[in-house]
Amino acid sequence: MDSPTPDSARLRANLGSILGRKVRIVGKIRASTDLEIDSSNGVLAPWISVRKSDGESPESVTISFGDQSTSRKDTYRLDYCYEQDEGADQIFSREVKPMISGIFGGLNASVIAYGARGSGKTHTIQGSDENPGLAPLAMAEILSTSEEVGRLVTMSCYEVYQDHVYDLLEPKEQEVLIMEDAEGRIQLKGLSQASLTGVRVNTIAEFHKFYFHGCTSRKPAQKLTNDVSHRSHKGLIVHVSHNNKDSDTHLVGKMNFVDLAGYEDARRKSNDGPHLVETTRINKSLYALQNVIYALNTNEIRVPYRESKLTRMLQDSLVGTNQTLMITCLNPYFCQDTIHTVSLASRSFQILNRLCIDSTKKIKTGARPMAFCSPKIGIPKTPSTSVKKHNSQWHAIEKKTSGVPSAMKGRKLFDGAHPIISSKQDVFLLNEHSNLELATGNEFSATLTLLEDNNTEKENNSSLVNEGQSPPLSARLQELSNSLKSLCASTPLNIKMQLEGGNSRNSQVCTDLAEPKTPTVEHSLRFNDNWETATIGSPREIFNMCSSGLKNSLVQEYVRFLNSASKEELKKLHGIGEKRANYILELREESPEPFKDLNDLKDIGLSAKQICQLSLHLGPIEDADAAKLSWQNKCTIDVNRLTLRRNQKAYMNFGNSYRTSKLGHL
Ligand SMILES: Nc1ncnc2c1ncn2[C@@H]1O[C@H](COP(=O)(O)OP(=O)(O)OP(=O)(O)O)[C@@H](O)[C@H]1O
Repeated sequence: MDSPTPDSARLRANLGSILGRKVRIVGKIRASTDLEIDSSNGVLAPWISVRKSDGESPESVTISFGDQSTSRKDTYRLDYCYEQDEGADQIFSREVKPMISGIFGGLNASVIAYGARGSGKTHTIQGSDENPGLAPLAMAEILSTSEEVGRLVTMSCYEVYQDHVYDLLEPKEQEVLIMEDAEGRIQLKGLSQASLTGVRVNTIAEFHKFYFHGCTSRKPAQKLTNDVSHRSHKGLIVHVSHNNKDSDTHLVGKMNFVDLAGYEDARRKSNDGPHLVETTRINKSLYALQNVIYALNTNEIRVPYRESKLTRMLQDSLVGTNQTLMITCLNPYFCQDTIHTVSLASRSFQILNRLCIDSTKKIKTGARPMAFCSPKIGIPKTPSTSVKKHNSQWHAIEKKTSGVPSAMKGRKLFDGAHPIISSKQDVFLLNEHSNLELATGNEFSATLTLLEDNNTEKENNSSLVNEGQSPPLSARLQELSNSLKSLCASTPLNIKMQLEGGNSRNSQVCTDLAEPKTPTVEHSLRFNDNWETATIGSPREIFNMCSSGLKNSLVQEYVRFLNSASKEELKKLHGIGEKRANYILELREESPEPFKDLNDLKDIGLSAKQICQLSLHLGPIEDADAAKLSWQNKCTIDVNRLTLRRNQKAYMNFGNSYRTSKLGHL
């Protein structure tokens, strides 16, 4: 994989916020440990493959896992993925360093390490003496910049254990209280140095002393519970502030580093008793964080910060234009939990792509823009009811999807919400259709077009899963199809179902759609005896359709007039004098209907130009008005307008009664 330059990384880092996605999501494959290398006997089969995404999002990468239990190969998309041989220094220079200037410019930043247990989160954030992690590297940079510009740097360390926050620098039994001031800033009462007067960090050595001591010492919560296992989220806050402590605007910016507790499937047998409670609470807070990231990336109006203490603490760093980087750490060898964490991370990444794809597809297909699902349905809510339930929900998604897991939820067939589509491959082009044509006599026809998947890259399509209560789309489509058929059979109006023949793909309602696209109902109107079917779309299309319908009607009226009018009536027409009128009568003697269309007028000596002018007179209404139609043509237009209105009215009446009587129960 090509290494991007720092500049391009900065560009990429800003790309999300420019296009609406606030949290950048990258992966990091942990390097193999000595133990793993030794136990592998030199055979280390790569389990994760990373390839650059193409198409609409060339900056992103696609991750796939060599699933050992099945031949299935799921793919997940992230902004980028750092491989095993890429260390914290590379992540720092490409991702974190560009964020630091923002802190001195008044922004907050957050770097969050997320992943399964043992996936290298602590190593990435904290590192070791030989290989410093992102936090020490950032601190060195912050210290050197603050020296140049004269800023004060302070730090705080905390842990979140079972949704309780404890200070790590000055361990005490009291919890840290999370409060919000009038300006929306989060105040952490009881957290040492959080209120800008804290531990002054002058040197990186001092930082190491505080940080490593804070992160490795016996935790207050651990002392309280006497719990040996003790898995918790650990956070570091680096505050950059003005030297002038009297100033109200003392704080300039802050940077958060969060080493999340590892995700672990709570259903694992080893999880019993207190471990199950611990795992459950950890997973609950991880889901809460994912909900927040998802909501941020989807620009949801309500971001569920209050679902966990951690998200509440980070609230003022995640909002607005603040910068957030989520590093999804990946176990380099088979680990089901890693797949799960990547699938969750990837879901929040997909949002931007959905947005972009949807807007382009809108142009191509005329489909309505997608409305994004609420994360409360797309992403599991806080697993307050049961983590097991959430897990099974998610595993179910993994089983059902053949590609990128997507935000999915059950929808009513005709509701306003649109499905979320997880990637370009998952976008359904909506041009194949099955037509159910209903005709009532010769009054009108209504075409219900059900759109089906026309994806050219079908192997990558996700089967979007209906997680809600409503039945799957295929069932609803089938139901609709059956209802229309029964309507067809039972209607007293002699409505007949007409399935378009010829193309077998068109001849049936597609019931195996992977994911719903709200079916579009296309209406067809017919005008006068020479039925012409046109599709109604935008107001402009409706107008054009009406105009073209009128034009054809006028042409037909004109030729019918030529075929039947008396000599005197013919002579009143523009361009027809005594000679032409006689000639028309002669032609009519030879054939009762000598004129079928405008081209036949050549037979009576009208030049192409004259016919063209005539057709202009018979053109769309504005053309006709502009050309000051002759009295006869105006009369004809009036007649046709009346016909059009009558047809439209009949159509509306039918539509209303049809909807009320037959579609209501759908
Ligand atoms: N880049 C690396 N190079 C070598 N060893 C690594 C690297 N990253 C992680 N390790 C080793 O992998 C093991 C797990 O790493 P780490 O503790 O960082 O994982 P974690 O995700 O924080 O685990 P947990 O979820 O239990 O907190 C450790 O022994 C660590 O030393």
